[in-house]
Amino acid sequence: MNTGIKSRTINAKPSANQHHKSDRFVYTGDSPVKNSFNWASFVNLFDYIKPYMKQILVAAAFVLFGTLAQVAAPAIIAIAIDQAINPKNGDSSVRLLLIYAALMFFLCVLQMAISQYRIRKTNKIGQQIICDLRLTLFRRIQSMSLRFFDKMPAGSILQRLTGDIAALEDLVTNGTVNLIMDIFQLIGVITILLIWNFKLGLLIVLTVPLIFAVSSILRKKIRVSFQEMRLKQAYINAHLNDAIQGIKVTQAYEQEKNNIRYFERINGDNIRIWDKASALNQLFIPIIQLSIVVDIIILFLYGSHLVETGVMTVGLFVGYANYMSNFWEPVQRIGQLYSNLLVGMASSERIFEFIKETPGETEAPNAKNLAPIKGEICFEQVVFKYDENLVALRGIDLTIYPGQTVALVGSTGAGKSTLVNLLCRFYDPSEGRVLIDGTDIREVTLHSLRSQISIVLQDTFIFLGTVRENIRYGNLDATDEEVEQAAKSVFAHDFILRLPQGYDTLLQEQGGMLSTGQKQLVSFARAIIANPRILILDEATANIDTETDKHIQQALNALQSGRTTVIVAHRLSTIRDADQIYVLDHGELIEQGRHQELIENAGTYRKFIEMQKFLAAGE
Ligand SMILES: Nc1ncnc2c1ncn2[C@@H]1O[C@H](COP(=O)(O)OP(=O)(O)OP(=O)(O)O)[C@@H](O)[C@H]1O
Repeated sequence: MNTGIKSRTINAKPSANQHHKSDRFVYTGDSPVKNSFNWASFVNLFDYIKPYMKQILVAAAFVLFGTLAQVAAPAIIAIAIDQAINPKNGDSSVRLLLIYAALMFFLCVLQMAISQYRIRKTNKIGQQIICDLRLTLFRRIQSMSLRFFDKMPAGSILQRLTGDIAALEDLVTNGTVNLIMDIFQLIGVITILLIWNFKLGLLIVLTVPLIFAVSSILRKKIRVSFQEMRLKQAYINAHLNDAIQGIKVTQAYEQEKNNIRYFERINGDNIRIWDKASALNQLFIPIIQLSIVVDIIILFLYGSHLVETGVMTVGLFVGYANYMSNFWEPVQRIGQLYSNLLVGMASSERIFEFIKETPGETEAPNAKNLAPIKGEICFEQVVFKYDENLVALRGIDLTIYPGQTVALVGSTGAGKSTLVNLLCRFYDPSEGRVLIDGTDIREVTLHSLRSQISIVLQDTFIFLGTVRENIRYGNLDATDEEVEQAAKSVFAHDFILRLPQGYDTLLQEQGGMLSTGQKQLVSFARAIIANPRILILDEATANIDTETDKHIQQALNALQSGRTTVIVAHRLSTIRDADQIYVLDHGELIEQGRHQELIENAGTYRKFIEMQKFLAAGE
């Protein structure tokens, strides 16, 4: 399947100024959808329109009445001229004229009322369709595997949720109903023009196929330009996201100017491509205007000849002139809709390819619920590759017994976090099995698995919300008392009470007002409130002051009690107290045992400990 999402590539992209020292890394991974337009992808949109079909049809029925009123108006004027103002017998009738005027007034009011109703109704339907689509996309994102996020930057995802969805908004809001209205109007007008005088009508109508022939040539170019435009916007979003998340590093390395320069470049690219797309789009307008002029010339030359020769009345001649605008209006609108369709096509391809992206590690169709576990973990001949050339784990065999605390140690890139990722089923092993209480975790529902595991990551994530909400994230059913109890058990209660509004203090993005240690304590409370059987801790390597360190140690002890605990360990105290230490090196399990045994073995572990200078600091 062509997912349309190409693997992420980060290039130090040489600009016009090759190898200029200020070139920064440029995200170029999200390439345009190159295949020719796939109607199937656009038809997908109809799945979202279908639930509102009844409402759309009701709106369309109203539109039909409105259009009839609009189409009838020039005919009434023509009849009024021929019967009331300039009748063949020369007897003009004010009474008849007033009747026609009243009829015109009634039709005008009817048309206005219907148009008001239609706009309100269709806007609402359109918004609902967009709302459904956005929700589907968001659901999809929430269920995507980490592999997906490895290759897709946040900015690109945001672009689909915002820009691409907005591009479809206009199309579904007014597009569908307007199209029905315009088709009704065109059929009505063309029928009258042909009935009144077939030859003249045909000459006027013949200009339309000409326009569509020209548009189909422009179509391809416009579509490519709109796609490029969306792509540039994705680059902008990706860069914005990077720039905001990495502002500290940017300022520390004084890269602000470089960042601005790069932003100027992609921002400029975006406006250039917009200019190109809109210039192509604008070409439709003179083409239509030219056609109107041609039609007016036809009417003046041939129409006046028909009036002169008595084939056509003056009323009908005026009728033709009026219908000219009634005829070109819908053609112009269809042209505009066509442009919206082109923008929508580019966006819908990107949205639906995203929706169809295989979610990676999903539940088996017959997945069962993992019963409450004791907490035995077993890795059986586990091999894991991030991609074909990157083997992160090589034949890992280990068993952790219920209630044990084990430490994973090894140099950077050894595979410790990968092991933990497999245990949470963020990724599935390429070979071998991960078992909990003897059950392969691929056979159970993600909910029943993950609800029994808590993970505390090194980079503690604090959500935008109160301290209470951040702790309760571990178990949304927890009461306020349970939240406080959890905070107390990890020694976070005291510092929380010292915050301006205690548990109700609003934490800014990434918990800006909390220290690293405090953020960790909040995440410990979040983990403990979930009451997991298995606890995974990716220990922070950051230096924390001794007072907080003491609290964290106490908190860790509280967290571990009665649970199977797997710690990606960096602190000597943690490693020394572990029931079992697993030493990883380049994805292989090379040693295992207790601290003293491993030291006596005088192998890699001992060297590792010495190298880290842990022994010197701790003994
Ligand atoms: N998302 C990823 N995509 C591709 N490769 C990855 C990914 N995450 C890790 N790797 C690679 O897999 C290998 C093991 O990484 P892992 O994060 O498990 O190491 P680690 O032992 O936890 O290291 P550290 O102590 O530095 O956190 C490394 O070579 C790393 O480059």
